[in-house]
Amino acid sequence: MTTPTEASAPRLPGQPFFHYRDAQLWVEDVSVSALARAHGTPLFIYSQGAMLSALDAYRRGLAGREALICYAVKANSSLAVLQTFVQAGCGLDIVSGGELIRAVRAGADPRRIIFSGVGKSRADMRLALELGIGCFNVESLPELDVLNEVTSLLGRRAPVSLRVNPDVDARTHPYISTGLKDNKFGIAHDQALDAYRHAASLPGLEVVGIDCHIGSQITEEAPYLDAMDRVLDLVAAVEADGIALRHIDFGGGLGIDYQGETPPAADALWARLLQRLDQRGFGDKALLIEPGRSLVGNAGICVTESLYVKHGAHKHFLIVDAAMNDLPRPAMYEAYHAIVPVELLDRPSHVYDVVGPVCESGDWLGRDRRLAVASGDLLAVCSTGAYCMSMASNYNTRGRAAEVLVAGNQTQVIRERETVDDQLRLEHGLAPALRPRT
Ligand SMILES: Cc1ncc(COP(=O)(O)O)c(C=O)c1O
Ligand SMILES: N[C@@H](CCCC[NH3+])C(=O)O
Repeated sequence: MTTPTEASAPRLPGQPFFHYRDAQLWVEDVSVSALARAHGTPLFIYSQGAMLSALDAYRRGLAGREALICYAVKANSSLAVLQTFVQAGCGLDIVSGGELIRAVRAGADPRRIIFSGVGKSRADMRLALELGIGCFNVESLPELDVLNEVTSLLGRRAPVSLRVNPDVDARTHPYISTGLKDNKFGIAHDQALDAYRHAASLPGLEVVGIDCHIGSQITEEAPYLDAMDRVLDLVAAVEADGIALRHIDFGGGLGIDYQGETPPAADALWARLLQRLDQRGFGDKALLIEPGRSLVGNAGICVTESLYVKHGAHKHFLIVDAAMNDLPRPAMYEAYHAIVPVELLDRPSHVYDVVGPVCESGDWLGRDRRLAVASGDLLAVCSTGAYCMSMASNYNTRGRAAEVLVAGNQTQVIRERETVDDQLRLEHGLAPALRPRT
């Protein structure tokens, strides 16, 4: 059997951290098949180098400014991933009490954590206040009142920023667009000034900033510039009303290359946005941003073994051991992830629907993919560092995958494979009184 060379290698997002060497896929200086043999599949493998390189692009773009990059925990919440960003100097953006506890366990300074989200509970607010959180991004008038109540019970003041909804089309998938007036997020642009007046009148709140986040997987510069203009209009109006704003938070949302998309690089985007900020006279404001996907999305792959090659009457199916519970994005958003062989082998190629073992027709990972594979071969599902493991479930009582982090030639298991016992740990069998009589 001949072995094709890199010349015939498929397109691979995440280069140069993921690359072919001698017709084998490598993550930094570690062979993917060696990791899969050691830890089994499905297996998420992350490149720490890719994460830090993505972070550097933001740092270059924001150099010389008072700016805090708050990594959006929801994109990939693994402790070791959070620690990577925290130890590199980032703050964190969280949306729940659970994420707050994770963030603190990862060693984040609570003052560098911002709390976003439309539905913060009183308990989550209390915990965040007790820990001394940096800022609450408040998303509605009733939330302002509840936060004020919670602060008065604790005898503290809460630093708040209002998340405004600028009604800008991020031109992304409708499920991940958040800045349109029909979306549940943020305070409508034309209600924002009144909301600021109300916030400033509440004794338990200290107004410190303004926030917006218009959506995710944004691949153009224009929606950011539009949102910035709309937010700066509000900053001017709020400050003219006598309410000072120390910072502007521009959210996250920058897209990545899944299928040949060409989003602006973070440094180029920020050079443009800062230019606009300066032109409009707000260059002295402190900045916060909340990137998630663009820091981790192309820093991860999910390695899966092909179980069966099934030649159906009308279609070829490749049944693999990863599924929608591990990789929910195709089922949820019809999202595309490149799927590539871990070893470039000379096999007959077919056009396959790549599907998982879960009992749902929606359990597909890729459609109409030409692949040269046989059962037992390993495949890598690319661009799976963001919104995959953090959205994984136990559907069909499937344990969540293991995760490995690679840095150069060093590797570490950062999450063990979940067992059935792990899943059953919180369940209780039927008590005698509830057992049906036969
Ligand atoms: C409030 C908020 N901040 C930040 C993010 C991170 O977005 P992304 O991963 O697209 O950068 C999200 C998710 O879209 C979000 O809802
Ligand atoms: N889960 C979405 C992104 C949601 C962003 C959260 N506001 C995705 O996988 O693309």
